[in-house]
Amino acid sequence: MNEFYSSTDHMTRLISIKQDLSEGIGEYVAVLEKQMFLLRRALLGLDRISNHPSEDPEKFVSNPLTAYKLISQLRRAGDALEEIIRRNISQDLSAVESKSQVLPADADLDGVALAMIRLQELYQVDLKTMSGFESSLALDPDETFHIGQVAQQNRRFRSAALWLQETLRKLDEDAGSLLTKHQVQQLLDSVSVQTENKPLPLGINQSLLTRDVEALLQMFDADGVSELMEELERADLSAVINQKFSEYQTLCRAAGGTQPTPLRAKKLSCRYTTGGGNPRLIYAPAKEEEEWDQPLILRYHNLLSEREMNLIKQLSRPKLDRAKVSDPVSGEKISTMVRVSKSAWLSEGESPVVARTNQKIADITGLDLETAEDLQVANYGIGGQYEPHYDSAVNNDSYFQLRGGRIATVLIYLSDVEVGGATVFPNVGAALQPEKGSAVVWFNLLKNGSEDSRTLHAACPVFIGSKWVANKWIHIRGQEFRRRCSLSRSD
Ligand SMILES: O=C(O)CCC(=O)C(=O)O
Ligand SMILES: [Fe+2]
Repeated sequence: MNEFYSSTDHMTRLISIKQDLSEGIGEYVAVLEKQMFLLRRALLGLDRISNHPSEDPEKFVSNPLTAYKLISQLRRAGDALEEIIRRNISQDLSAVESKSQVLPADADLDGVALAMIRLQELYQVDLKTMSGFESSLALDPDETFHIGQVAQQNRRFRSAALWLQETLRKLDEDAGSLLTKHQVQQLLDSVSVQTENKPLPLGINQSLLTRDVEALLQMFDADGVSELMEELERADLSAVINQKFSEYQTLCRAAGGTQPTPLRAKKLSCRYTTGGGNPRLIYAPAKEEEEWDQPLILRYHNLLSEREMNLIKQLSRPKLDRAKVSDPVSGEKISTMVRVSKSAWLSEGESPVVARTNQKIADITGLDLETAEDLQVANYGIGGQYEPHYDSAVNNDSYFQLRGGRIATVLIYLSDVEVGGATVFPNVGAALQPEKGSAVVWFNLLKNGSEDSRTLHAACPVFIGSKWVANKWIHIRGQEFRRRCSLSRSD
């Protein structure tokens, strides 16, 4: 199944698909219009000749002018029909149809609708702005109605009401819709009822019983959680969940530039480092900057060159596939709104550029990459995000048994992002802006091997722009004598 919206790279294919389709439909319309013209002309010609000439039909047809006209118009109508039958437009139609094989599916439209809902809520954009004002791309009532429906289906009732009200407003101005105000009002009424009487998502009761905050966090979009407050309050979990979400939202909003940043002034420190005398860094020292102190998050500027980044994207493109997360209830890998992106794995042997990247990662971290995972490249989609999570992956999986948890994360930004898309740490208030070519590094595990709760992090929804990153997850095994002193200050 082709899904476009979850990767901006894949979205670009829609431009040529659109062009092909509009050419195809244009050609088909020209054929239909020609046929329409022939038929109309024939019909008009026939109608001009009276059906009830005079009392004397013979006299009527014996007039040479009338005779000529009658025969000529009948011939013309016959030719028109013949031409249409001969042309067999079903063939023209199948030519158009073959161009529409790769059109986006309903799921794509719903995905983008949900992205618009999320972006509007999170970045608090005025709905008129979000729906395009009066521009040539302004949404029509059917489109805003669809977004309202998607909001309702996803239990985001407050947004549903907003989009439906906008639809009513648009219907006042737009006569070109088959939608009736009554239909819109009906859904609007049911949204108000549902707000009071909402069905709960599957698996929630179990997570409430086991007080599994992580599972609960995964179950909701940031806004959806407000619908659940009653249940959370009963389980005495509302404070913790609320805080996690609101910190995340506040940080994303601030990092998106729509509000003054609440970040405490960073003790900026920047230096050139040779990684304690690493020969590869002596002549080309890394530009290291301290982004955050507790936990320690370091950024390395200009780690990769433009050329290296292009090569990495090139290698990933054919492999990009929807990123999945583990279902908190079943443990199965599923694709959800928690993570809207496509990703690909690149192994060291695949290309020298991957090996070179891994070497650079080893150099800056001073860690052994023997047990590290392959490089994971991700391209985010429309409203693309990854909600708060830990990378540590401390679990009983045989893969992790062997390697131990993910001791460190190296996150390389392969693009800048125009608006949105920051990497935020809600438990400590850190927000990292994507900066093309730079890498950020932090330890997920404390020295005793347990998860460092300060490293909860998220990728904020991309508002405008295409976001590419590469992740390298480094595991415990092999680092026994390696953990770098500067990084280990985070304990
Ligand atoms: O893209 C980002 O900013 C963070 C990505 C991330 O946290 C992950 O893929 O685990
Ligand atoms: Fe992560």
